Amino acid sequence: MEGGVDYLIDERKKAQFDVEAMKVAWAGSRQAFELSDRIAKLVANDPIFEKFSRPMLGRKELFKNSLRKVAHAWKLIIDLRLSEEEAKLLRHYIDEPAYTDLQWEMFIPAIEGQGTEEQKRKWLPLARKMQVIGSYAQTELGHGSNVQGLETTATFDPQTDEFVIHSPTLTSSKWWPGGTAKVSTHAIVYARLILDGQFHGVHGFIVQLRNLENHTPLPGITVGDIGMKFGNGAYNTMDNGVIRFNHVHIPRNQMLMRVSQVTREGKFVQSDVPRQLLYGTMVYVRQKIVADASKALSRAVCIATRYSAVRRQFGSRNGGPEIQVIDYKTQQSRLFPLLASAYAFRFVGEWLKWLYTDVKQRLEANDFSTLPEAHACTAGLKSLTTSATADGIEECRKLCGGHGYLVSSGIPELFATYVPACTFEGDNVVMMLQVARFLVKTVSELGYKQPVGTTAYMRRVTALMQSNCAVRTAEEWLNPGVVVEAFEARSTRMAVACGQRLAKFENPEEGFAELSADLVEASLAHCQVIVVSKFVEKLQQEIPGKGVKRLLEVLFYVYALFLLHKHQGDFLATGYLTPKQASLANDQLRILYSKVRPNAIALVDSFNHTDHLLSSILGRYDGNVYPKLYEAAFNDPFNDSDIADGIHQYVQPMLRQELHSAKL
Ligand SMILES: CCCCCCCCCCCCCCCCC/C=C/C(=O)SCCNC(=O)CCNC(=O)[C@H](O)C(C)(C)COP(=O)(O)OP(=O)(O)OC[C@H]1O[C@@H](n2cnc3c(N)ncnc32)[C@H](O)[C@@H]1OP(=O)(O)O
Ligand SMILES: Cc1cc2nc3c(=O)[nH]c(=O)nc-3n(C[C@H](O)[C@H](O)[C@H](O)COP(=O)(O)OP(=O)(O)OC[C@H]3O[C@@H](n4cnc5c(N)ncnc54)[C@H](O)[C@@H]3O)c2cc1C
Repeated sequence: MEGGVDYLIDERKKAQFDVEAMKVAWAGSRQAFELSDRIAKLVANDPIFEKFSRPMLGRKELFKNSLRKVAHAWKLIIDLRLSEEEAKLLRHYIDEPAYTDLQWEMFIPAIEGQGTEEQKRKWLPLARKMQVIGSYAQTELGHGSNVQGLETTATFDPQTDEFVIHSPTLTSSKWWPGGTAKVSTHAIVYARLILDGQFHGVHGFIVQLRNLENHTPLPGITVGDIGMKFGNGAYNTMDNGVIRFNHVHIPRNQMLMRVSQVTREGKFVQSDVPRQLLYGTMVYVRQKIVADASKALSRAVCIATRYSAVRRQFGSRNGGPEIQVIDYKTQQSRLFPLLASAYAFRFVGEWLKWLYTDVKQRLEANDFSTLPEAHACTAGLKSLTTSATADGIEECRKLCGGHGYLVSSGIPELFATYVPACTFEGDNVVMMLQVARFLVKTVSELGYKQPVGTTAYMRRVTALMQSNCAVRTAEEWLNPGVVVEAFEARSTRMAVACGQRLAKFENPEEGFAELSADLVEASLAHCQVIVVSKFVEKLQQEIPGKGVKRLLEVLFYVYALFLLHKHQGDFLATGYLTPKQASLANDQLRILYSKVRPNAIALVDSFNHTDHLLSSILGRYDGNVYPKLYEAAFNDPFNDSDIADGIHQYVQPMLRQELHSAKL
C-alpha cells in the first residue's frame, strides 16, 4: 500500500459522534467556528502566506519575507474591513511570529492598562492604525525574571520637564524585546524611576526609538538584533533586539501614569491603584498564552494521530496488511492523553478568558480585589499548559518515528517556535513559585478566612484531609465527583503539608527558598485541580450534537486518570488513595483508550486545522503520506543536482587519493 488515503477514509467511517457538532464545541460557538473557518481558508488559499519553504531560507530572506506577509495581511485587513477579532485570527493562521504580536498583544495592552485617559487618547489611535509600531522592552541582559532588579534608569530633569532614559551598565542593555531590532518605532521601556536622586520603583515609559521619516535609530540609541535563535525558521522571523540608551530625553508625559504620577515639580504621587498593575500586561498575555496552548498541542496531536493511523509496522498475517501503529496500546497510552489534554486546555483557556475579562472590567472600575487570584491563575496555568504542550509536541515527534524528525512533518518547526513559551512571559518555575506564594497565604489563613475562587475547595479542608477515596472497582472511577475530589484532596494535603513544614522555619523567606521544589509540586497539583474542575464544568453545560458530550466525557476521564496515574506517587504519599485504587484507575484508563480509538481521527478532524496550518506531510487531511514525502524529497532544492557543490573539490580528491595536491 503506497499511501494512507484509504486508511483515513476508513477511520472517518468509524466515528461515533457528529464531527461537525464537535467542531463547534471545540471552537466555543457556531459563530466562533464559522469565523475561524473563514479566516483559516482565506490564509490557506493565499500564496503569499505559503510557509513550507520557511526553514530553508537564510535569516535576512526569512525576515524580509515575514515583513511582506505582515504588510499583505495589513492590506487585507483594510481592504476587507476585518474586525480586530478577525485580524487576530488572521495573525494566528498566518502562523509566523512577527513584530505585530508585540504591537497588538503587548504595546497596545500596556497603554490600555497602565496609561492615563489622556495617554490612551494620544497613543492608541496611532498604534491601532499602525502609524507607530511599538514593542515591550522589559527584559535586560542581566535581569528578566527579577523585574525589580532592572537597571535602566529614568531620571527626571525638572529643568526640561523630561525623563532621561539611560543604560548605566552592559547588563542594563535591553535584551530580547521582540520587534525591536529592526522594526519598532517606539517601545514601552521599563526603567527605575529616579526623582531627585531617589529610587521610586520600576515603571513603564513610552520611548521613541526610530525616526518616523527614515527609520534610523534616534540619537543616543544603539539598537541591533540579538542573533539567531533555536530552530531555523521558527522564531527567527522575529527581530528580538538589544537596545542601549545614552541619556535619551523623553517628555514627562510619556511615563505611563495610571499607577503613579510624577508632577511638573518632580514629586512622586502614588494613587490608590496597586503597583502590581504595572505587571498587568503580563497577566493579559499569560491568559492569551494559555488559550494558545491548546492550539499548538492540537496541531501536533492531529499530525501524530493521522500518521499513526496511516503508519503500519509488524503483525502481518497471511500476507495481509500490517498493524496500524495507532493500535498498539503503548502508542495509545502516549497519544490519547495528549489528545485529551488539547481538549482540557481548550476549555480551561475559555474559562481563563472569562476570568480575565471579569478582572479587566473590575480593574477599570478600580476594584482590585480579584487581582491576586487572577495573577496566580494566569501564572500557574501558563506554566502548566506551556510545559505540557512543549513536552507533548516533542512526544508527538517521537510518536511519528523517524519521519517525525523531518522538517516536512511540521513538528520540528512547531516545537522550535513553541518552546520559548515556557520561558517568555515568566519562566515556568518562577511562575509556579508565584502560585506557591498564593497557596501558602491561602493555607495560613484557613482558620479565619474562607478561601474563594479557585481555592474555594479548601474550605472543606477537614474533610479533604481526613476522608479517603472510596473507589472499589475500575467502573467507580467513572464519576466526575470522585475524580475531582481525589485531585482536591491531593492538592489540599500537599499545600497543608508545605504550610506545616514552612511554619518550622524562623525566617519564612528562608523556609520558602528551602522548600521551593516541594512548593512547585503543590502548585502544580492545585493548577491541575483547576483544569480538571473546569473540564467538569464544561460537561455540565448543554453540548449539542450526537455523541459529542459522551466523547468529551471519555476525554475528561482520560485526561484526569492519566494525570492520576502519572502523579500516583503524590496521591499515594498523601494517603488519599491506596495502591489498589491507583491500579484500578489505570485499568479504567486502558478501557477508556479503547473507547477513544475508533473516534481518534474524527476527534482530531474536529480541530478543523487546515493543511496550511499543519504544514505537515504526515498530518495531511487526505493521508496521502508516502507519495508526498517522496515528492517533497525530490523537490528539495538540495536535490536540484546529482552532484552537490563541493563534491568535485573535497570528495573526489579523497577518492582518488589526491588530497595532497587539492586546493582546500
Ligand atoms: C507566535 C509564537 C508562538 C508561541 C505561543 C504563544 C502565543 C500566544 C499568543 C499571544 C500573543 C503573545 C505575543 C507576545 C509574544 C511573547 C513575547 C514575550 C514577551 C516577554 O517575555 S515580556 C517580559 C516578561 N517578563 C516576565 O514575565 C518577568 C517575570 N517576572 C515577574 O512577573 C515578576 O517580577 C515576579 C512575578 C517574578 C514577581 O517578582 P517579585 O516577588 O520580585 O515581585 P514584586 O516584589 O515586584 O511583587 C510582589 C507582589 O506582587 C505580586 N505580583 C507579581 N506579579 C503580579 C502580577 N502580574 N499581577 C498581580 N500581582 C503580581 C506578587 O505575587 C507579590 O504579591 P504578595 O501578595 O506581596 O506576595
Ligand atoms: C523568544 C523570546 C521572546 C521574548 N520576548 C521578550 C519581549 O518581547 N520583551 C521582553 O521584555 N522580554 C522578552 N523575553 C524575555 C523573557 O521574558 C525572559 O527571558 C523570561 O522572563 C525569563 O527571564 P530570564 O531570562 O531572566 O530567566 P532567569 O530568571 O535568568 O532564569 C534562569 C533559570 O533560573 C531559574 N530561576 C530564576 N529565578 C528563580 C527563582 N526565584 N527561584 C527559582 N528559580 C529561579 C529559572 O527557573 C531558570 O531555570 C523573551 C524571551 C524569549 C525566549
